[in-house]
Amino acid sequence: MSFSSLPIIDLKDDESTIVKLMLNACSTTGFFYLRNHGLLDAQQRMFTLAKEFFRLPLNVKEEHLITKDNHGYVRRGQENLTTSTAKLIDEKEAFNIAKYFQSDQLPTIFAQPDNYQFILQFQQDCYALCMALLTYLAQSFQVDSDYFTSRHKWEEKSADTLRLLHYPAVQNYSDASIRAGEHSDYGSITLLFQHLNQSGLEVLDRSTNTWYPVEPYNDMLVVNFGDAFEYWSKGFIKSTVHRVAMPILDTAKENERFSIAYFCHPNDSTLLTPVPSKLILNRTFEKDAHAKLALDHENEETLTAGEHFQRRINKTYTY
Ligand SMILES: O=C(O)CCC(=O)C(=O)O
Ligand SMILES: [Fe+2]
Repeated sequence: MSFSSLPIIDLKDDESTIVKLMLNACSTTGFFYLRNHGLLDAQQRMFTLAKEFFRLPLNVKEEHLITKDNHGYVRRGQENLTTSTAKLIDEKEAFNIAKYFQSDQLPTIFAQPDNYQFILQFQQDCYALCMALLTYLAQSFQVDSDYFTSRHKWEEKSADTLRLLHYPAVQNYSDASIRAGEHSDYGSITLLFQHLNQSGLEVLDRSTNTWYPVEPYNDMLVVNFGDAFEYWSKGFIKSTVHRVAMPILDTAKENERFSIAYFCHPNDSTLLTPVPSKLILNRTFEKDAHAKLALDHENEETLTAGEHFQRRINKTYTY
């Protein structure tokens, strides 16, 4: 398992293989490719809808600006992800769809009945896929198979977000430009759908401080673990730092980028206390520089997933 060739997990493999590979992936790279996930057609339709939306004039997109509940349109410069001291502006725009969205909180093209139904279904399918992965992961950790899913109940509040992202085409940029600043995700797992031929995503090997590309493939999505798992596993699972770099400029090539992320989060009230797994029983959490920056807080009290999420977004958003 290495950052230069990320693990591939095939959902058509047998259970024991998946369980073994998950354990390996989560404790080494924190990122893996997922094959046979069942969302290929839906992913295409979601990209088509996202493109239609982002082509609209800014004033139309701004009709549903992001609100404190993390739902709505994020215009350029509103969310800057870098956790390092250099404050870079993310050259991107996004539309976040919160867990219990209503059609009147959506732009007209998303609110049309068939598109609305489709988005609801896509959100449900992403959630269901995350629950399947969390069930395998519980087996990898040798805890009750519903240990993680019982902390991700659909009917309980959480920060789950379906997010459409657009990185506009660029003709030139400076050293200080970035598409998405380096960060780790805040929740439990993230599904990332990359558009074919639109590179830029990179992962950081924290032990050597080296960045590696995560190329898009048409038949695989990308899965990564977030901060909740780094807490839950006392650092055994890596909430891997990633970013989206600026494209290599080539006048013959289009360089805009679209991506779609489903951020799965534990229910807001879930405590980020270690999993009762013998794999981590005797482990002490030795935080590296990123973990200190992202996970440490003023007092020793255990955070809930909801508190951690709020603390993280308070640092990256300007409303
Ligand atoms: O657009 C991408 O590929 C990654 C986006 C991302 O990492 C994020 O929004 O958390
Ligand atoms: Fe991310």
